[in-house]
Amino acid sequence: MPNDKASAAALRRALDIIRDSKGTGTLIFGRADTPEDRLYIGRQRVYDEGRDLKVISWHAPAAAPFYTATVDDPRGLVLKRTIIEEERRVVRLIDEIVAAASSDAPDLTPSTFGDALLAELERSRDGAMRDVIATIQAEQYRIIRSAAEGTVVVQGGPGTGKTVVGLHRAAWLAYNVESLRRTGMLVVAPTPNLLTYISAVLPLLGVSDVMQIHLPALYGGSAVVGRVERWESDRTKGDASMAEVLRRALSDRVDRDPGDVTFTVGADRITIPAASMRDVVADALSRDLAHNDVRDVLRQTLAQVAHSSYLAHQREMGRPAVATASTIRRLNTITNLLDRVWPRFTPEELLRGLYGTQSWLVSACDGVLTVDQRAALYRAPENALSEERWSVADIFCLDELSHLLDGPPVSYGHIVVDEAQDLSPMQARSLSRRCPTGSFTLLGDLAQATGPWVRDTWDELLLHVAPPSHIVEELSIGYRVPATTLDLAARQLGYIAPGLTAPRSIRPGRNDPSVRHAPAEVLGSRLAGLVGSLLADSLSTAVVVDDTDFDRWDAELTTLDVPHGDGRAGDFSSACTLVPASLAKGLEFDAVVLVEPAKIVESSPHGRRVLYVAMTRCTHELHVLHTLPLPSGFSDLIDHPADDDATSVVDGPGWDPVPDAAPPAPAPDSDDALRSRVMSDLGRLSPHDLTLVAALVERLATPTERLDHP
Ligand SMILES: Nc1ncnc2c1ncn2[C@@H]1O[C@H](COP(=O)(O)OP(=O)(O)OP(=O)(O)O)[C@@H](O)[C@H]1O
Repeated sequence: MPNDKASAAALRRALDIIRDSKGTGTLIFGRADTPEDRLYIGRQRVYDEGRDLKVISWHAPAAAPFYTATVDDPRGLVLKRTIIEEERRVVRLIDEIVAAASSDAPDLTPSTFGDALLAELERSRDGAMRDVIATIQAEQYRIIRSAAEGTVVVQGGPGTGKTVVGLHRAAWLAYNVESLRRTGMLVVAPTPNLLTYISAVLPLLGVSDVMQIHLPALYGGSAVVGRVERWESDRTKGDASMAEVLRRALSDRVDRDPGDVTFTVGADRITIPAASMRDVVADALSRDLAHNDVRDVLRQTLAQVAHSSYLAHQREMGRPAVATASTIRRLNTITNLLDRVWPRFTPEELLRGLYGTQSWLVSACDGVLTVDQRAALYRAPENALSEERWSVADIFCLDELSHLLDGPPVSYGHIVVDEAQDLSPMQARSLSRRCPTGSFTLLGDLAQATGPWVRDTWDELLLHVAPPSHIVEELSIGYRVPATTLDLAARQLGYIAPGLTAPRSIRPGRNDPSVRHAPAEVLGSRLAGLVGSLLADSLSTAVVVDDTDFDRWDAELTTLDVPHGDGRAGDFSSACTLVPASLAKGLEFDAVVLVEPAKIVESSPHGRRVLYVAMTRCTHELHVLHTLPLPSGFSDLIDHPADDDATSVVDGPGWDPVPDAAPPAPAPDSDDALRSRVMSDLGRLSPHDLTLVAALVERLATPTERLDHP
């Protein structure tokens, strides 16, 4: 059971949301009419006083037409209406399908398909992912509802909704698959940052019993993560051959031929001959049990053999046998013998010993790893003990050892894994052990793999996850990144994953991306000015910098009086967050300012992939600030390094030069304007709908409303 800080924080956050959301949240968000029937769709079922079902829950099969109907294929619906509520007030009604036959909406012109989605996408981001139950799209809905058996891989470009699909699928399965309530479900995010970002969604969906953790927390041991190692070490430790190395390392610690064993009982010296000892150890080795469990069995067997030898000895000497088998089992000699023949280890003890002992490494790695790979494992003993820190790759070696030493971990009926493209084979094995049925949802984008494990297909990873069957589903529509920004980012795809196509963005975006040069001495002030104007536009903003520059920018932003959260520490509570490029994955902000893309490209073997990820984090605006020459993919941009005020602009087809100043944002509705808009929307409701809205308003105003939880 993970007991780390990030998991505890995620749990606390979930509990807060559940507690605070009592009686709030969008109770009803959809309506689907057929000629015969009218269904209201909400977060959960709602009954009236007469126990009549008034609102069905979104995960009920009956809600399917609401999600799958389109103008071209209305699936029997004559009205599909989305009710948008903010802070307990209905602020907008969006009708996407309105048939002439729909008697109560005679004055309405059907709006363009997707208006509800676009309205949802326009909402500002606040550092926490939200649920999207009111606007799930047909291609997403199909994946959310796919069968729990086997593994579903969800491949999709940045912002195609993989994470929301995975989370809604978890909620859907939790509601619809009875057996999963017993066997449990797990959601795994790659980092504490991403866990913090996504952890509100399931509680918002009313799901409180799905465990959410970050990947290294799968291992419940005492090891502290905090070591960053060379690429080669991570790669070697993450490879599946490491499992064989560890198996051998443990096997090397078993003494298969301990020789004659002599012990004393009272005044008698008894010997167990070497051949008997070999048989005892061979019997232990043949058992299909974890190493530390075998030791208990071995203690029994040894005690029996020792007792038999003692009885034979006493018979031979013509003396009475006074010691019982249990007396012999407790003899120090037996414990010492066990420590020599079959020592008990914790995973940390064993791995620490292995890394620090050249001869042991040589024997365990022989024929499995190359000499260089073996050298990457060696850790000088002085680095090993106090203040010990382990790398993430080490954690999965410890997890493998924990399995060999103490047997299988706690398992789950279904596991959802976010950013699965980065999993090492050893991490995949660790997940596989936790879900013996192979029922996984793996969410990822092969183009966004940035660690040591970059793949062209999902096949190799699936070998290690080993599900009984799998399907790969693709998401193709981009919901996050505006089209012109996605076009600019997609230029990187040609370098990193030529086989993949960028998603088709449905987001127009406010502005095209801007690329600005600034001499080194004014880069900071330019950054501060840009961030200031984005914040003045109420855009949540991330400043993404190369990891090695993080501390410098942290200090400089503080000096320049730009309040900002520390994205490295997972603090997303400020309007502006400083984010190291390597931790930007999976996150989302209204605006992103990317500083020195060339540095990001050069910083790691897959720097260009890190850049692609960083460029695809914004929902509205991407700004690039640079002093160094731009990396390829920006080569047709006009650059004026000598000119202080220069603005690099995109010169290719697809968008126009970027103006220096963003156009003013539309003024938010005043309360009065909002009220009159709602009143006018209400005026278009049928009498039946009005009754329902009146009941809804009454219920929202009364905290003790009676909800029937599914
Ligand atoms: N059907 C939808 N309705 C409303 N918003 C949606 C929908 N699908 C996705 N989104 C929004 O699009 C954004 C991107 O979604 P998400 O983070 O799940 O994408 P992703 O594919 O996991 O991205 P990445 O590859 O960067 O990890 C989020 O803000 C999400 O809420």
